[in-house]
Amino acid sequence: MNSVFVAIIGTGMAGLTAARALDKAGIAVQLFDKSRGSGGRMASKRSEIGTLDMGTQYFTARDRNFRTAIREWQEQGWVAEWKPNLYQAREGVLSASPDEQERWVGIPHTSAITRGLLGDLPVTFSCRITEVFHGPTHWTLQDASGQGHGPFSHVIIATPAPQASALLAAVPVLASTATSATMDPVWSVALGFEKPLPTEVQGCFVQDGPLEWIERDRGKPGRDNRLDTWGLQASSNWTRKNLDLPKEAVIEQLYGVFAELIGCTVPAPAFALAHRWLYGRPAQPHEWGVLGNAGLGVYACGDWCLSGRVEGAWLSGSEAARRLLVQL
Ligand SMILES: Cc1cc2nc3c(=O)[nH]c(=O)nc-3n(C[C@H](O)[C@H](O)[C@H](O)COP(=O)(O)OP(=O)(O)OC[C@H]3O[C@@H](n4cnc5c(N)ncnc54)[C@H](O)[C@@H]3O)c2cc1C
Ligand SMILES: NC(=O)C1=CN([C@@H]2O[C@H](COP(=O)(O)OP(=O)(O)OC[C@H]3O[C@@H](n4cnc5c(N)ncnc54)[C@H](O)[C@@H]3O)[C@@H](O)[C@H]2O)CC=C1
Repeated sequence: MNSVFVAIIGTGMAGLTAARALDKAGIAVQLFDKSRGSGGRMASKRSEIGTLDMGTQYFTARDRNFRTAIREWQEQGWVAEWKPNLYQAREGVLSASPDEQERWVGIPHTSAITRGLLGDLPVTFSCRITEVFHGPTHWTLQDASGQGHGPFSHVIIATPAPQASALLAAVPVLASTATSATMDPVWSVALGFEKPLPTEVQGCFVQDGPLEWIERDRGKPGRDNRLDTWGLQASSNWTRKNLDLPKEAVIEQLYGVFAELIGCTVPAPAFALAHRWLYGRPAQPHEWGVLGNAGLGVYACGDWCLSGRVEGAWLSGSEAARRLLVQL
């Protein structure tokens, strides 16, 4: 097989960024994702009160090229700047904590960005890839139902590190590097209140305790404000200790912490939802950019190769595509 045809496993920010860059260069790609839709940790979840962002809620941009990409997304109407009233909580004490940092959100939800990036690229959803084989001349993928996909000239694995290490079995050196990138779990809770809570807080960094970040959907550009919806993210420490707690108990405990912290009367929520991200965030940042074997034509990318943020995923996906293109 001489033609270039690239399989990309994962339709989060890293996989989609690589796919877009290759497509722009005229390279044929085929995306796969185990989920029913695109976005990974940037996917938004449908619920009875509307669409909720249970993963990424905002992101920042420090890299010049990433900032250029954001300007393009802004022109497409996928993102807008978010200027929240920021607070911090330390030892239970809430205080205003304004800053000058530029922060971006997807509109009307985070998933607008990854849906926009996916566009009409060829993708197979609900397809969990379980094995990636290298034959004498090409790559073949196998999914959980035993079906084969291919042949492909190259493969980009754009999944969280633990899933990438399993798929990198054909290249043990890369697999063992991916294995060393441990990822922490994160419990995420959404609470919806009938009446707006009497507080000015729109975002709050929590320095200690079970919660790490609290944010209010109201005030974000393009949001549906039927209920006053809040997002709570637990710290990795608390999540690890409470990994197998039933969702109802997670909601009850984090609601209690939130109600104590937010500094106003908090009624029982009219709506509550919990989501557990097993691979929420890399335990520490790395400077790999991308893992790859150019000779074999296989690359692994994702936030875990860099900063563990949306920007890191974008940079890693861009680098995977760049490395692949220079080898052609
Ligand atoms: C609760 C939470 C809050 C966050 N908040 C922020 C924030 O405020 N700012 C920020 O910058 N970042 C934030 N992040 C981090 C950010 O979401 C990630 O850095 C980024 O989305 C990672 O993108 P990715 O493409 O590397 O991986 P992912 O988004 O995880 O994409 C990987 C994809 O691979 C698919 N996949 C996995 N295994 C397989 C398989 N075997 N076969 C097929 N498909 C597979 C998955 O379904 C998924 O779609 C947050 C993350 C979480 C969980
Ligand atoms: N829960 C999860 O799974 C993940 C959460 N992530 C969070 O996503 C956010 C994105 O990080 P960046 O892009 O660097 O964003 P950022 O610059 O807004 O925040 C980075 C960190 O700096 C601190 N900080 C920033 N601004 C303030 C302020 N005004 N007052 C007090 N403390 C402040 C705070 O500790 C925060 O976590 C951070 O809050 C990460 O902790 C990132 C990845 C995963």
